Amino acid sequence: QEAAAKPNVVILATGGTIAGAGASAANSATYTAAKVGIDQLIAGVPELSQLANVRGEQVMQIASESITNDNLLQLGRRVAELADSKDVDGIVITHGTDTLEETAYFLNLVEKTDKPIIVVGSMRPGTAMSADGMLNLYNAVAVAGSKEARGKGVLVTMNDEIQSGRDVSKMMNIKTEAFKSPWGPLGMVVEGKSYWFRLPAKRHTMDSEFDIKNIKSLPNVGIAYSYGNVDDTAYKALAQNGAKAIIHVGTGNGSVSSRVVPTLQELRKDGVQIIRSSHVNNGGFVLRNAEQPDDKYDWVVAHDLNPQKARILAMVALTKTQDSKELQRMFWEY
Ligand SMILES: NC(=O)CC[C@H](N)C(=O)O
Repeated sequence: QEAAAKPNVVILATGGTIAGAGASAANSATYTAAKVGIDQLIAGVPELSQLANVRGEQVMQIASESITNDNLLQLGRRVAELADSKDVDGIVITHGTDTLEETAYFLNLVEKTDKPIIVVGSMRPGTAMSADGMLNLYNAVAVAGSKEARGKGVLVTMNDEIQSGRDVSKMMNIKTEAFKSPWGPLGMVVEGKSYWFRLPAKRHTMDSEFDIKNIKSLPNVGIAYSYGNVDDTAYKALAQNGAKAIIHVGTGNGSVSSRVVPTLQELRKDGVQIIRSSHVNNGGFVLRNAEQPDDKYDWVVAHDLNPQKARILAMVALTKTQDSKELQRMFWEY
């Protein structure tokens, strides 16, 4: 009787440190990612069976810095199939932390479901002392199986916090307290119970105009970093390589060096979308026509999206429109 009441949660494994293994328990930072299979991961946390009927699928086994657009589409399609299945209540994706925020945001944009989708990783491999993967996975399954998590968009459970997949970013690469959102976590998950404090305000999942089922491929969008003494080499190279949009990783308010502005104006005339973002450390906040006349140049601003998230939205948006005003609307709404 009790078993029937438990939610059905599928864990899709993609690799990362949560599936990593090191030579000794002292190796918290030196290890190989993407080693341990999903069945072994699940077997390592027997308490999962108290939360849900859990089954796993190995979708890929890679370190997340090597994830491609094709990998994203493959994962997104599998998530959509499972979300459509009546006997699935929630989905967990185990993932390397380096690009976890990109995958979480991508799924948040394209999955047409209100079922919980939780992306989770770890900062230490399971072989290390004080490994964080077991608890993060336990918390992910708890949230994925909960009714309260429905309709809240794709979520990330790391370090006891429930973060919005849209906002969250890896801010630190060695502490278990690695993932932060400039706007704060949505809630906490403690001993398998979730506590909610706020809701995402941006469009996502059910309320999104994007649908993985209609996306055949993702366009080439490149990212170019700005700094003192920067020149236009990277921007030109990205355009020559066929970029449909370039995310400008600006200083401060997405500012653009006077040595780069003429090139970006030219690239825009050639049809490349120019999207201004910022590399300030605690979260950028780029405003239109501040620093640069975006209306005049027909550029777009990424607003609070960091450059890697701006690339994700630009790719998804460009599957629907080539119009810069539409693109800007999407950057305000998502
Ligand atoms: N903590 C991690 O998961 C990092 C491991 C690896 N670089 C990855 O992103 O998959």
